Amino acid sequence: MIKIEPKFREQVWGDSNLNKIFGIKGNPIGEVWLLSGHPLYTTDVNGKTINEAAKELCGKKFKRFPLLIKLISTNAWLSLQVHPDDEYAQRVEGEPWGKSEAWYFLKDGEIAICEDPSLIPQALKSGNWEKVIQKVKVKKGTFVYIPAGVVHALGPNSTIIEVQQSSDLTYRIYDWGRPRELHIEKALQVAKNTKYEDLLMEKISCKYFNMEELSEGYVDGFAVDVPKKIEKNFGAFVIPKGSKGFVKDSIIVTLGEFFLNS
Ligand SMILES: O=P(O)(O)OC[C@H]1O[C@@H](O)[C@@H](O)[C@@H](O)[C@@H]1O
Repeated sequence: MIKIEPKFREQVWGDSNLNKIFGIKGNPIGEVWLLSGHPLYTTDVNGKTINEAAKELCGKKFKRFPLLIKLISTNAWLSLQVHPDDEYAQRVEGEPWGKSEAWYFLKDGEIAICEDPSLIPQALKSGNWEKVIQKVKVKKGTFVYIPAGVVHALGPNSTIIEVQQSSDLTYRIYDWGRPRELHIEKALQVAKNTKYEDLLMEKISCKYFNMEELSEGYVDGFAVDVPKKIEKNFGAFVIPKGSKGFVKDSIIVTLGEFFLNS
């Protein structure tokens, strides 16, 4: 197994506990980018970027490695937001992919989901979001799937492992009074109806990636191992193709058919 060197991103909603764990000074860290080929933060494996190393690690060459894996820890609500799908991201943003994502909760946390985005324009006028979003407590050990188009917010005191398509396209709808930029027009173009019960899962298997819990066992061939215990040397590990890795108390992430077939 090969360790990936993580990168750190400060966020207004970040959790200063992460600064203590990782020994990072300054504003609270919200996101630890564990594996990324995205130009914003690119992580290294064996002295090469994941983009350069992809062919030997997983047997496929990509201009940008398609999975982005983060550790996220919050002390406030993230924006109510939505991400575009592949078609919109390519046509409007000139990006290779949209952003479908999934979360694994390392401790009890909270999410907010908007099941019916047609109610959003009224809430933007009135400022009354109570009827528009559904706040849901999420138990430790739950997976939540957020496909492109689902209007969502991650809640305070949540610590999650996030797996997503490699994209940073987030359209903010409402930011709880913070002065950050909003992207209402694009958000309303991509938002879709959903039912929050359909998003809570025991593991994730979508066309972009697979994500499951493994308490102990061997993994054969290309996979990313993200340990569930956060400590000073926390990071993700790559199990290269053709090799076998022993894994303990981890989340295992693999590429989905969409990227294997492309
Ligand atoms: O717009 P803010 O609140 O900073 O949230 C942005 C963050 O949202 C989360 O739901 C995830 O999609 C993260 O990958 C993203 O960076």
